[in-house]
Amino acid sequence: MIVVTAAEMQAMDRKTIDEIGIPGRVLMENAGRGATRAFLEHIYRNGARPVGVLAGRGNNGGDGLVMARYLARMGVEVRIFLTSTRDRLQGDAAANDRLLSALNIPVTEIPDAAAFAACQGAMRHCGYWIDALFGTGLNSDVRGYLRDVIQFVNQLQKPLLAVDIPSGLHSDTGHPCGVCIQATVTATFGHPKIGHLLQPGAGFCGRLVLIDIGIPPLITQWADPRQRLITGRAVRRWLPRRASDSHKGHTGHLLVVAGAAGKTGAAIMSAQAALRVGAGLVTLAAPQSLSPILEGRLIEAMTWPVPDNGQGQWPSEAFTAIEQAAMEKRCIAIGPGMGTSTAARDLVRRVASALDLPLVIDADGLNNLVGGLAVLAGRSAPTILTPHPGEMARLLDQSVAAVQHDRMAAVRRLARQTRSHVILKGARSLVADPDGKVWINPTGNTGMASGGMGDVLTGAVAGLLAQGLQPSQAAGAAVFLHGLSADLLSEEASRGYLATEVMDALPLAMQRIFDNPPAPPVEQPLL
Ligand SMILES: NC(=O)C1=CN([C@@H]2O[C@H](COP(=O)(O)OP(=O)(O)OC[C@H]3O[C@@H](n4cnc5c(N)ncnc54)[C@H](O)[C@@H]3O)[C@@H](O)[C@H]2O)[C@H](O)CC1
Ligand SMILES: [K+]
Repeated sequence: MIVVTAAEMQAMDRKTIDEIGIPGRVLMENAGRGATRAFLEHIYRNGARPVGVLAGRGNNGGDGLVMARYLARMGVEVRIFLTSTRDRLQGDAAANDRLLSALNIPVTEIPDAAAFAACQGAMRHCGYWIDALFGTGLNSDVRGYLRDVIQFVNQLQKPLLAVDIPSGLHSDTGHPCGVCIQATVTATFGHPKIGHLLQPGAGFCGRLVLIDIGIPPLITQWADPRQRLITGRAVRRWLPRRASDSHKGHTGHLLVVAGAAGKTGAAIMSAQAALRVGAGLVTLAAPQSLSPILEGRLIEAMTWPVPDNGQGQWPSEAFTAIEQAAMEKRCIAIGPGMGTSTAARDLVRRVASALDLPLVIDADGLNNLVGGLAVLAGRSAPTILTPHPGEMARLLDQSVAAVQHDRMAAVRRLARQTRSHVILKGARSLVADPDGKVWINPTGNTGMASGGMGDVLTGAVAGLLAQGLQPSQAAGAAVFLHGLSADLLSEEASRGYLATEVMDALPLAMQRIFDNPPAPPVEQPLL
């Protein structure tokens, strides 16, 4: 599913109006009518109280004026509160205001704090709200009395439909610009925006409904938006089909290079998760003195002991052993639980620069690349990096807060800088390809914030890569399955489930995808 930035949406708007010839007035009428339908279906219950319409001075406000006209025509009592004087309205919004005048539908101007204060009684009397204050035109933090207006409407705690996007929410990052409307339902136009799908934006939107306002598909193709939402149907297309005569030799042999004393669990989970998503064979290479532990826990996966100093740490000359272990393998995963010793760091960098196999690098593998990302730029085989925000911050030499404030920018930057595919983990994980296209993952929940989840994801990514999926599909399908597996578990208990349980539920998540893929968090009513 296509996801857009505010600029991409506005460009499509302009092109539709200027080159296709669908007037902006028609787009606004379609937007207002579609949003009215969503309001009547999901918000409005009865005429006991009037409907408040909070309208700004731009086209978002114009959409709200169209809605007010439709509702009034149906006999619904509306109270329009315009945060501007009517004479300052322009274009399509002004045209719709003139229609309201012609129809004797009153508009209350609240262009300043005093006028707003004088209306608070009338605003309190409204039983439902339509938020048409700001849409994709919001371009800075909300300040002054408009901030108070948003907080006032929020504290009324009435059912509210946000027009296009909750006012105050940044369309491209999903963060509030100082303050943000809390919506029960959001009716958005054309395509979902990034801010609807990233956190905390998704939380401010409530139920997200997509309204078709008539933007032609050829305009969307022309705009070539750089974001997608990963959907269950897409993952179903990406997942490998099993030929009736397939055998483990067909489905790829993965080499996992992982583990060190005290962190054998990470190695075990990565290896087993790969098998859980269908990899044919998995070999785990780890320091030899860990073998009794690993072989005690691993049955289906094979081990490749690397002679060490008896302390369970990577030896300095481990590369030769790994080079041998990598023969006849389809791909390599390196990093989980391997530690950040000099030997481990050197090994990660040698593997990245010298082994021309698809490579998944996670956890300590990433930490061992801090300050040494240049080794990746020269690789010809695909590379998938799977940082959480802390690892991303170290790799980009940024603060975690900076990474989290604009996750799209961070994941794109690392992907472009290293010519790699990058998964930035966290609520609504992101997958970027080297050209800057980004997929947003909608699955997963807060119960995943516990040890080992990343190791399971690494195994899932590598296990799908070993089966021949393209890197972006292996990464996208793995994050979707990983989150879906956790969502299936959270139906029983919202927290306290273990990474190994998520790992063991991966086949169920795959089966769910094949049988009945979960619907995306964006409802698409017909016209
Ligand atoms: N294809 C579509 O998506 C269509 C969208 N429509 C609607 O148009 C808005 C975007 O309208 P726009 O006029 O560009 O801006 P807004 O109405 O979102 O903003 C109003 C106004 O506010 C000013 N402003 C911006 N930031 C601030 C701030 N921090 N404080 C105060 N004022 C601010 C800015 O100057 C804007 O002019 C889109 O969301 C849809 O709802 C069309 O109606 C139909 C097609
Ligand atoms: K809005």
